[in-house]
Amino acid sequence: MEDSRIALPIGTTLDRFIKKKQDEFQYATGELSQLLRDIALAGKVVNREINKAGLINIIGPIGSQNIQGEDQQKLDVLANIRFIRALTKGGEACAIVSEEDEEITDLQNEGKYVIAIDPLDGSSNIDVNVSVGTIFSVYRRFTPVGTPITKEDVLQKGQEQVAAGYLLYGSSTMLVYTTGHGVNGFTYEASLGEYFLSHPDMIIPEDGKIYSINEGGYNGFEKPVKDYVEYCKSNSMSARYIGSLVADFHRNLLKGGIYIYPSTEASPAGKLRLLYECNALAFIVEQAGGEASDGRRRILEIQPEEFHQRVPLFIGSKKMVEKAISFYN
Ligand SMILES: O=P(O)(O)OC[C@H]1O[C@](O)(COP(=O)(O)O)[C@@H](O)[C@@H]1O
Ligand SMILES: [Mg+2]
Ligand SMILES: [Mg+2]
Repeated sequence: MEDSRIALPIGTTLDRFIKKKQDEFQYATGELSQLLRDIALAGKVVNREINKAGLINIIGPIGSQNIQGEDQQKLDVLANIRFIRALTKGGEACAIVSEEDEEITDLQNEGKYVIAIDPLDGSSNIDVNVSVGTIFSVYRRFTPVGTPITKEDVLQKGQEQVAAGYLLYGSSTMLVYTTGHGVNGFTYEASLGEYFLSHPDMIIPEDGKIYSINEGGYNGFEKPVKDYVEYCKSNSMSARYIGSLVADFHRNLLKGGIYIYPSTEASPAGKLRLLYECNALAFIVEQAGGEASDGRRRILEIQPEEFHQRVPLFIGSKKMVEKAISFYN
């Protein structure tokens, strides 16, 4: 498949951009394009709800826990409902694995795409008006369309993704995604109800001066991670930690930097989930020229075993990730 990457001007609407990119690929059927539109639409609805969360009583816990044993926030559940509804109505997705649902949602339709989604990332920041996000990965199903979804359809290596992206609900709302032909960012203009191309062909700086890790867990870090944190300090780097993966990742994508959620005593496998957090951001960062590792393996080559499997994450500027994981040698 030829990759032409014709640059479209800033201000191009998402719809026009998707259409244009689809036309560039002879074999494109439009289904993936429609799926991206469905996700963008659900993002608009969730964005509107986040903006008035404090007024419509959707902040705070809902009183139940998800499969990870985390207290579900009302917005976790609401965002989950919104994305599942948009994907169900759209008909391009055949199955969804979500952070908020223990099992796969098999949509039993003719769709050919499997979605892994973190409907609301940065839940601990919802109530305090700090940026949060949504993270998604798209795979083609293995098994024939119309047959029951299998675990294998969902437990695919990150390198099999056909698309991945995130929504960032921050000082402005953005959609950033890749289909394996570069990374593009769109800013949402709520008064027009449209996403506009604002960050074409995003490239992460090869090196940076920002390290992002929750140092509160320092005592439980492995020695290589402690050594890297000391290395950052002795090289007068800046510490930045928002506590919303999408927001910390996005900053580093623009400015250069590294985000680390290591293995800790509390969570020996780390905290972040391979299927709907790490794989998507690893695909994006590699498409933007960066790197993503669990300290020893390339994230995109890890074979998932479980839907909600956790892995340590080292992600960001190429030179910084290489330096960080070199402490494991
Ligand atoms: O509070 P900690 O342990 O530093 O964890 C913060 C990390 O956990 C997360 O909130 C996990 O994601 P969810 O909010 O989707 O569960 C990340 O966004 C964030 O980077
Ligand atoms: Mg998350
Ligand atoms: Mg979440």
